[in-house]
Amino acid sequence: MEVGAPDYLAGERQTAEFDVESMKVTWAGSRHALEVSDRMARLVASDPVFRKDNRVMLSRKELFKNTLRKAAHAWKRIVELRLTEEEASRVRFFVDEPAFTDLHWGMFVPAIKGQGTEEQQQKWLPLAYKMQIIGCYAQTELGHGSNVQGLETTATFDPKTDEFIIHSPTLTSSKWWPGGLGKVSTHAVAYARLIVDGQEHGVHGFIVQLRSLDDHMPLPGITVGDIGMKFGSGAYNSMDNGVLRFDNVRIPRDQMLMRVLQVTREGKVIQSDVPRQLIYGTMVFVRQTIVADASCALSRAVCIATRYSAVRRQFGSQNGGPETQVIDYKTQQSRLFPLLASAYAFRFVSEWLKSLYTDVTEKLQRGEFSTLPEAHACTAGLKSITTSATADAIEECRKLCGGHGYLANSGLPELFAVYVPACTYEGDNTVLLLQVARFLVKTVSQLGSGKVPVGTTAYMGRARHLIQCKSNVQSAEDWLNPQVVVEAFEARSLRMSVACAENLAKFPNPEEGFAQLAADLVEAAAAHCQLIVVTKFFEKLQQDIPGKGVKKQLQILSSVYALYILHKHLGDFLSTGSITPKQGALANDQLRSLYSKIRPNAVALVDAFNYTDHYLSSVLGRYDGNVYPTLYEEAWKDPLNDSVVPDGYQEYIRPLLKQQIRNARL
Ligand SMILES: CCC/C=C/C(=O)SCCNC(=O)CCNC(=O)[C@H](O)C(C)(C)COP(=O)([O-])OP(=O)([O-])OC[C@H]1O[C@@H](n2cnc3c(N)ncnc32)[C@H](O)[C@@H]1OP(=O)([O-])[O-]
Ligand SMILES: Cc1cc2nc3c(=O)[nH]c(=O)nc-3n(C[C@H](O)[C@H](O)[C@H](O)COP(=O)(O)OP(=O)(O)OC[C@H]3O[C@@H](n4cnc5c(N)ncnc54)[C@H](O)[C@@H]3O)c2cc1C
Repeated sequence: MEVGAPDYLAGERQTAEFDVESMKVTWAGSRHALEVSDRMARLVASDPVFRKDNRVMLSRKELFKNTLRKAAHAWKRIVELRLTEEEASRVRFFVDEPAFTDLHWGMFVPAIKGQGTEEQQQKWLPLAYKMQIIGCYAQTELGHGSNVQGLETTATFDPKTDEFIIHSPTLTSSKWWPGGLGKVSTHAVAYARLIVDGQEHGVHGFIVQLRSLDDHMPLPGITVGDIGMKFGSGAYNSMDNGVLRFDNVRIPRDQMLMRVLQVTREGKVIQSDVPRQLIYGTMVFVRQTIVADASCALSRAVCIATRYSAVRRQFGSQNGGPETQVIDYKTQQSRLFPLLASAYAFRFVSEWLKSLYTDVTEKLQRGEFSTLPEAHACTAGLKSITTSATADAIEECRKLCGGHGYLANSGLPELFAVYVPACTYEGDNTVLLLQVARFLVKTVSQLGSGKVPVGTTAYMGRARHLIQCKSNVQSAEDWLNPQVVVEAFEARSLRMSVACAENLAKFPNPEEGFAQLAADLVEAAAAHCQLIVVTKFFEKLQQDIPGKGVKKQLQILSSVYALYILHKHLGDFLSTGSITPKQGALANDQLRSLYSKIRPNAVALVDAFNYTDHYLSSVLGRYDGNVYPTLYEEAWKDPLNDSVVPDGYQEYIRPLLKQQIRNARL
């Protein structure tokens, strides 16, 4: 906000009962992270090249060229200012435009790091780090996305020339969707079925050069292009999602990523002790980052809706005084505050997931693979539930802003359009929950064998207690006790998984049973993942959290998140007998009273996200709350208002009006 400019939300900020600066540190993860983030946000916001208010007005070609310009400019600034990796990634975050760089840094580089041998990393990573090559992640095909084992592209070893021949045998084997592929990438990590001496060895990654490094023309045998416009204006259309076909393209043998499996000069296939699932490692890495992205997208939408709900007034004027702020309506609070709590919940669970991922990666380096299944289940499940909740929440925030939420300059329509594919990419959310369900059913089936469940399924080790325990909640206050809440969530989750396992046992063929019970399995998986989010929020509160009133606010938010989920899924809690209807009603009473506690802190709680007006790009979410004059000014900037009488008047409006006058005369 400019110095001296009026702050229409100042009154809201004065009622805050906690230290916002300390909350900013907690949200960012550390003082250092906040400082870096703040500096990079300002760097981007102050640079006119990174302007984005006109994005939805641009044609696809203009938008795309502008994205290239921004990416090149960002890179120039990163090099000139000698920014660290952490700073550079914050710059890309605040530039806030889907671009080929997301896939280069987010998937191409991690794929080489995770699946390449030391030698391969030494050869390719320096080129990628300097952007002397630009890469994408080409896995999905026209005919197969979710079913990775069903990919059709082939990589056949030719021992005569020591090469692989990469080929697209059918139309459906065309690579389809990879971001950055359509118009930019010079290289891809392409996934293909490995064939050696007529034998198939599953799907593996291959580094394939697609375009000339001199004139950007596709290399011989490569057909490549963009797959076309996507959902919404602006939005994800800045990305060149691409189509790619290989016509017997030859690459040197050492361009197969060989950490999991090696093919020797003689054509011998050597399986290392690394599990084959490590081929999926890049997806696991990205799913983990997507949980953090969910908290960003959700907090952004909630920030807009909260500030605007405090500015907007409807009804309730007394004696000619101001009308009621819509944020004071209990219905507005019951729709908005759980989303605010969810933003914080997703933030903290993503912090935990990142540490789990780091730990698992270190173990993998040491050749320990036992924690891989849990890492897969946690990343898949949390990716699924947080992205689904966030996509729904952005749309809810649009509705919370009434009619003005539908204007492009509210920032919400484009945010929704950019965000919703997160429910699909990196694994369709239902497909991923089914993976979690497999993991849970397996854990339940091993309970009698003496194998003690660990990590996020440790609670299943207390199955005997959880299967018959009764919640002892007797008052609304009791629902503020984290142990009481966690036990209800554990009982619900365990009982749902056990019920699925029991029903599965009735089928002679387990796979048939799994297919028939898939809808129940998905619900059991979601219940388990919600338990993780609730538990990790409460665990966060065990840490030392400095700053006046900060911990208190987080306690309120953690209870709101847990009780909101309980209220939303009351059917599960009741049908599993985890709580009684009376206890369900008490939880709802507690939730109502918690909303009143959030109310005076709501605007400060979204200020703690520390988003600049540039990043939010929303007239409704402006820091100063000066909404109406800005909406009014912005309307006049629309190209339709360039002329008072629109183009087309003479051809289409005038003849109509004249005809009506003639008819009237008749
Ligand atoms: C910015 C946006 C950019 C977007 C980019 C993209 O979208 S890129 C494209 C993104 N595309 C997608 O996301 C595609 C989504 N599809 C997939 O990831 C896979 O096809 C699948 C996981 C659905 C099935 O795979 P499958 O048929 O090979 O497996 P299966 O079901 O027969 O299970 C066999 C065993 O493997 C285990 N296991 C499985 N995965 C992992 C893992 N990652 N780690 C560890 N373990 C794993 C599983 O638990 C099971 O263990 P069990 O019980 O034997 O002990
Ligand atoms: C914006 C965007 C960017 C992308 N970027 C990339 C990229 O960079 N690189 C890349 O390789 N790919 C990329 N993708 C592809 C993406 O990873 C796939 O679209 C995704 O994995 C889903 O696969 P699918 O399209 O085959 O969906 P499908 O599997 O065909 O899903 C269709 C429906 O079938 C259901 N379904 C499928 N299988 C099952 C099952 N076993 N049981 C029950 N229901 C099932 C799903 O739930 C869904 O409702 C991108 C996609 C998008 C939208």
